[in-house]
Amino acid sequence: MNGLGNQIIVVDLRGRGGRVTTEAAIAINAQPETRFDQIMAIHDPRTPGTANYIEIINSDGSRAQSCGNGMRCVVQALSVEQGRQRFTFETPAGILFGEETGDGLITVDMGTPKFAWYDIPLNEEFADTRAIELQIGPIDAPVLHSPSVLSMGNPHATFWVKDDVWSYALDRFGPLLENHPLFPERCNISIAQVMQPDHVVLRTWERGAGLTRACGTAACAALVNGARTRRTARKARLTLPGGELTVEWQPDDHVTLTGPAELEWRGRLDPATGAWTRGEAA
Ligand SMILES: N[C@@H](CCC[C@H](N)C(=O)O)C(=O)O
Repeated sequence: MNGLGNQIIVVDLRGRGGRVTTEAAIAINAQPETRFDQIMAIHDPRTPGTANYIEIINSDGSRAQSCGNGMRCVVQALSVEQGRQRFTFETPAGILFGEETGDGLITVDMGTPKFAWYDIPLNEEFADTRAIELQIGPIDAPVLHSPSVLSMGNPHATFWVKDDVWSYALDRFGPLLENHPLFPERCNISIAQVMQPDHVVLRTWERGAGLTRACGTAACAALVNGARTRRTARKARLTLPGGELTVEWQPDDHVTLTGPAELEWRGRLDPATGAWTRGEAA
């Protein structure tokens, strides 16, 4: 599937058990036809009678706590299977809710942001995470500095720029910032330009996946960081390389993410080895 061009493999492990091993994830990603940004593995509920557990695996085999575009793909897949629109899931980031809204769009409640340095987490104490001391770039080139940082279940840094987001070599800075010693669990790195208080242009280097066409949690992080630094309203349209998402920081502190999800094709996958066969196209 894809969520705005974010390549997602939804793996159904309900009633089967097992898990997608790190080796299998790396093997799947090494094959051009099954290259992905995240695998979303749907498991049986961890406690009988509760919600299905969703495991999230990045293309480098690492595990992530949250994935907004992937959650929309899971909602879309289950909604086609079950003919209903509302779902509750357990994820490493907590309980999340998703709903197909009937116009080809899906809204996911991505939970609440966390701003404390130890929750993100950072390796150094910062009293205010709206603009932390961090700078990268040579003196004579566009410099990225003072990002706003937060956790949407996973760590995000939003660098605010006044000029075109495409004028920054995110492919070069991304891996350096992702692995900066300030971030003990690495970090998702975004560059954001505010066009209007309700419109932001965003590019993201994803932790564990690199440059992607869209990152849902990065869009949530950018909107919340924008609102708490008075750059944006609490609801905005975000233009990403893959298309548009709408994010709203609700009065109850929950962040909702709305956008499309698309089935590309189905197949059979051995989660232990990564061997797969392609079935029908959508
Ligand atoms: N594509 C995602 C984010 C996936 C997880 C991220 N790479 C991490 O390791 O935190 C999204 O749509 O949110």
